[in-house]
Amino acid sequence: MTTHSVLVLKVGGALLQTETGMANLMSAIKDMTAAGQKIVLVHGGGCLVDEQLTANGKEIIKLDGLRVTPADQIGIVVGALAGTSNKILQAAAAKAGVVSVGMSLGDGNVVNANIKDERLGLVGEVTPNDASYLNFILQQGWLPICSSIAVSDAGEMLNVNADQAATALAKLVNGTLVLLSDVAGVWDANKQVIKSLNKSQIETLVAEGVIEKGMKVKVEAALEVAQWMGKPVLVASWLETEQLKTLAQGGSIGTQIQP
Ligand SMILES: Nc1ncnc2c1ncn2[C@@H]1O[C@H](COP(=O)(O)OP(=O)(O)O)[C@@H](O)[C@H]1O
Ligand SMILES: CC(=O)N[C@@H](CCC(=O)OP(=O)(O)O)C(=O)O
Repeated sequence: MTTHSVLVLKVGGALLQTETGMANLMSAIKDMTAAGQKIVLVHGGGCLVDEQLTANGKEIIKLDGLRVTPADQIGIVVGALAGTSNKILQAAAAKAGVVSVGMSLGDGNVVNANIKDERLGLVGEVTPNDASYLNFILQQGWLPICSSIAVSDAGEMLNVNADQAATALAKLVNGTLVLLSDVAGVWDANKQVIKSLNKSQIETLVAEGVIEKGMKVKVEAALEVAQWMGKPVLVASWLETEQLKTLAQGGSIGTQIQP
């Protein structure tokens, strides 16, 4: 008997600003769960973090798509991601009749977390650790909704890029990773979605500056998981209901990042 692998869905922050986007996603999640598919939802919330930092008079600095997070910003980042963003998604899940558990990377020893690079401040790098907590939630038929806030052994709260958070959880549960963003897939220089990309094609497009910023982080996270698992990772859109329907039916959407 073949068992469905766990689907690890990552959604970017822009989703949280559209009620219909969230309703469509939760409806697709409900259908997939009813069909027996286990799902872990990992979320970002970069735009909510930007809003809160600005409202508090703080500067927004990014290095290669990652937010520089000094000590005087981490509280705001944690509030926006593990608080507001996480609860907005739980509310959308509840509205769709999906029972969820709000969590973060700091819960149940799911990952190990360390400071990634001193220049980035309180930004974390995470590796998979213990799947028991996630498996427990999944066994109940509940939807884990996980923010990308981690806690280090030294007791630091760390801000983790949400694509990298999803990477660690996909490895942890040996799942199928789908990175859903506000674009239909990875674009070429003419903004046409590329159906499939391998390592050398990605390197060329990054060197040419065609893949940049948040998409560079995303594609590199996707490639790492594809190579780790020996199977493709999808970069697609939550904006397009048709894509979500295809995904719910087990089809391929967006750009396939090949191992
Ligand atoms: N080659 C590319 N293809 C698609 N999007 C790209 C590309 N290069 C840069 N981007 C930008 O990356 C964004 C997606 O990354 P990001 O904003 O981090 O998404 P999310 O918040 O959903 O994780 C797109 O909205 C687009 O503006
Ligand atoms: C270190 C780092 O960059 N953390 C991200 C975490 C949120 C995120 O990744 O959100 P999106 O998926 O919406 O981009 C940030 O602070 O914006």
